Amino acid sequence: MMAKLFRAVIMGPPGSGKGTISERIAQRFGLKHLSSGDFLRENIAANTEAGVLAKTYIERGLMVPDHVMTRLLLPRLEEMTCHSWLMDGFPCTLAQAKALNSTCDLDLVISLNIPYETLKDRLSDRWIHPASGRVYNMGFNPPRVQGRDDLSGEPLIQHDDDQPEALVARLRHYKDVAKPVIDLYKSKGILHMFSGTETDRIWPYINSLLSTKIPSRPETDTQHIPLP
Ligand SMILES: Nc1ccn([C@H]2C[C@H](O)[C@@H](COP(=O)(O)OP(=O)(O)OP(=O)(O)O)O2)c(=O)n1
Ligand SMILES: Nc1nc2c(ncn2[C@@H]2O[C@H](COP(=O)(O)OP(=O)(O)O)[C@@H](O)[C@H]2O)c(=O)[nH]1
Repeated sequence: MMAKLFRAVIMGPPGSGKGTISERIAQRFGLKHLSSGDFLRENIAANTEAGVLAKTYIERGLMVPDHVMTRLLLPRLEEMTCHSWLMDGFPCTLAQAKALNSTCDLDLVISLNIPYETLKDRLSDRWIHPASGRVYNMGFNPPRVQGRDDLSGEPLIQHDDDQPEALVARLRHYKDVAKPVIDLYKSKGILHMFSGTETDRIWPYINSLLSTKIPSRPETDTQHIPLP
């Protein structure tokens, strides 16, 4: 276990590479990758009270309200007393950021700044294994067998809201709600912004930044660890 616990958040518009980069960080530095989207999907699948509520919003293409998100996630984060973690997809709004702030002190926030055209191209080509959250891209990281998850062999799916028609609205919404969150983390001096069109070119900068803050660990198999 690491001597000092490390808590980080990764932010960025849909398709900016949060999931992809989180997996690399988890593998290199041994942080747990916590994905709010995966956690929501697990709660929906398990029919928990909050999951049932969240589903009514997600089905309509709406964001889950702040009080539902915080009720779902904060108790889980509080339980993680002896793990370093990287949170992906939360906080989304200023209210969520303030609630998180009252629970724990973040060490670092990564914000990804990726041009619209790049997001559009990536997302129209994004394929997902719903059960695990594993993400593929037909050009960037294709599955070994077309249309099938590498580990389970199960079919991959695409989300309707990854198509260009839905993307403009999702992006506009992201910009509106993320701005005050980014400003908050900037004012705390923990925000690190990375811009570019390729994850492989951004990654070395993130890697060097984190190397100054946490020891890297020997290469191991990557693990996607949802919230407990
Ligand atoms: N703080 C959050 C995080 C997620 N969600 C909702 C929006 C999505 O419809 C759903 C799934 O979350 P994901 O992060 O997995 O969503 P996507 O994969 O669509 O997002 P991205 O494209 O950014 O990866 O949960 C939410 O309302 N509030
Ligand atoms: N072409 C290309 N695709 C990428 C790159 N980085 C990530 N992707 C793919 O783009 C899509 C969105 O990435 P993801 O990590 O899911 O982004 P998130 O929505 O921010 O979590 C996925 O299909 C990834 O495989 C890249 O540098 N180039």
